[in-house]
Amino acid sequence: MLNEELIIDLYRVGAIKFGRFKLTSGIESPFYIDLRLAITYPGIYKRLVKLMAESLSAFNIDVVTGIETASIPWASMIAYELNKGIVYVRKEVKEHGTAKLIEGDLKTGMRVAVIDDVITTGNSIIRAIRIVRDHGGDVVVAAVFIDREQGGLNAIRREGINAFALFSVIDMIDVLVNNGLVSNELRNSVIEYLVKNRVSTGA
Ligand SMILES: O=P(O)(O)OC[C@H]1O[C@H](OP(=O)(O)OP(=O)(O)O)[C@H](O)[C@@H]1O
Ligand SMILES: O=C(O)c1cc(=O)[nH]c(=O)[nH]1
Repeated sequence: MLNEELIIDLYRVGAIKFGRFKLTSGIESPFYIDLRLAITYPGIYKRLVKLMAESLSAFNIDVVTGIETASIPWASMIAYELNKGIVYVRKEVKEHGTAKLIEGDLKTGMRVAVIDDVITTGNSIIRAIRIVRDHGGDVVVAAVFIDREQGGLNAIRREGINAFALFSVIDMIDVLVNNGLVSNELRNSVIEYLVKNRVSTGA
């Protein structure tokens, strides 16, 4: 299966790691998805971008929104594939030059897809959605490549926005187990962690 090969390729370049990691939300995690590595490999990023562009084509968007930093190259490539423009949301207002929080020419009423690489709590995307809305954008969908299955997609849906992921982490780990790359014990420890670390509030 093509997606199975893609998941194995992601693992081989180190985009799926096991160990001890601190997440942006402060949560500790026994695994980390590092899609920042995947942007260096055309053979990998082209497949991911194509899958995402196909999934977004139903939403009739005008512009793709990236989030500083990891999502910006993805948003750019997806926008290119869809022949749409890109805007991106900064982590902080720039304190010189134009002092903006959103870069690009977002116009009132534009139909926006907000893109991120990975979702945990959903807080990064929800913040971006609110900023885009405050600037007049009509966010019609939020999309990520990988859902860590910790409640982030539902947190976005509670904001009244469609949200989807191309892959969920357990499906990915199952592919790795079935191909002898990861042990069943490791898979079970990830599931145990996920059950204990679901976030219900979001933002
Ligand atoms: O769903 P959340 O709990 O918000 O977590 C997911 C976010 O965390 C990571 O970004 P990070 O804050 O590490 O910044 P970066 O993109 O600059 O690497 C990732 O790229 C997502 O944006
Ligand atoms: O929640 C995060 O900060 C996070 C988790 C993850 O697996 N990958 C990532 O880039 N960020």
